[in-house]
Amino acid sequence: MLQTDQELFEQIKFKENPLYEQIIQDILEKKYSIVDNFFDTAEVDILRENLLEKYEEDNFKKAAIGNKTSEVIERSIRGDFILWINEAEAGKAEKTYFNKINSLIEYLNRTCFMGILTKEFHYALYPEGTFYKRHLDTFQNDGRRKLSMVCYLNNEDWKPENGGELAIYTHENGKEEQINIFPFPGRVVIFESQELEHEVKPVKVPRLSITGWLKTR
Ligand SMILES: O=C(O)CCC(=O)C(=O)O
Ligand SMILES: [Fe+2]
Repeated sequence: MLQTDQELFEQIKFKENPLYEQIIQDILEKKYSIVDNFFDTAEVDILRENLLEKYEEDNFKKAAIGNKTSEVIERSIRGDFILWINEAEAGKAEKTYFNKINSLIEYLNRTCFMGILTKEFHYALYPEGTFYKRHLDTFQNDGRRKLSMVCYLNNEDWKPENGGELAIYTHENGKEEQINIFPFPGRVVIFESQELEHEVKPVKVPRLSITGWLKTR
């Protein structure tokens, strides 16, 4: 088959990435992957400052359930406040964030033909006492959501007694298993949006994150 110079160049440029390979292997094996230090402390600090600044400016909204045309705010289901991030208007910290996400998407599309064409991300803040009850992300009526991705922006001294675990429910030989994941700073959790039910356990101190979805067309 004839290849254009561009295609040949793309092939030469391509390098196997052990971290991304690990993510792919995890998702194939168990439908989720936990990556510590996906973002370093400096990146987390600046994203957290951004989040808090926007939160204090009152830009966040109570998160709703349902899709964009039929949203209901239901505090008994979820109590977080969110702010959607527009990539076109991303500041310096958010640009660094999207560069990393885009590089992962490119890798997934190239090596697994995942067909990720769009994405959506929002900041989230769970005030003390809030939670997000067990759900599937397709609850949002969006079948295009392929992978859910949560990145935690809490302080370095986030303690287990702060609560706020992400509980993921998996099935092993027909038996349900609950995996509890602490929202440690810089940690990223990626999971199959259509497959895994999950919940955010009640938090005892404000819990900060960026949550997003990688979507097919
Ligand atoms: O913050 C988390 O750990 C998960 C959030 C979540 O499930 C969602 O926003 O749909
Ligand atoms: Fe979710």
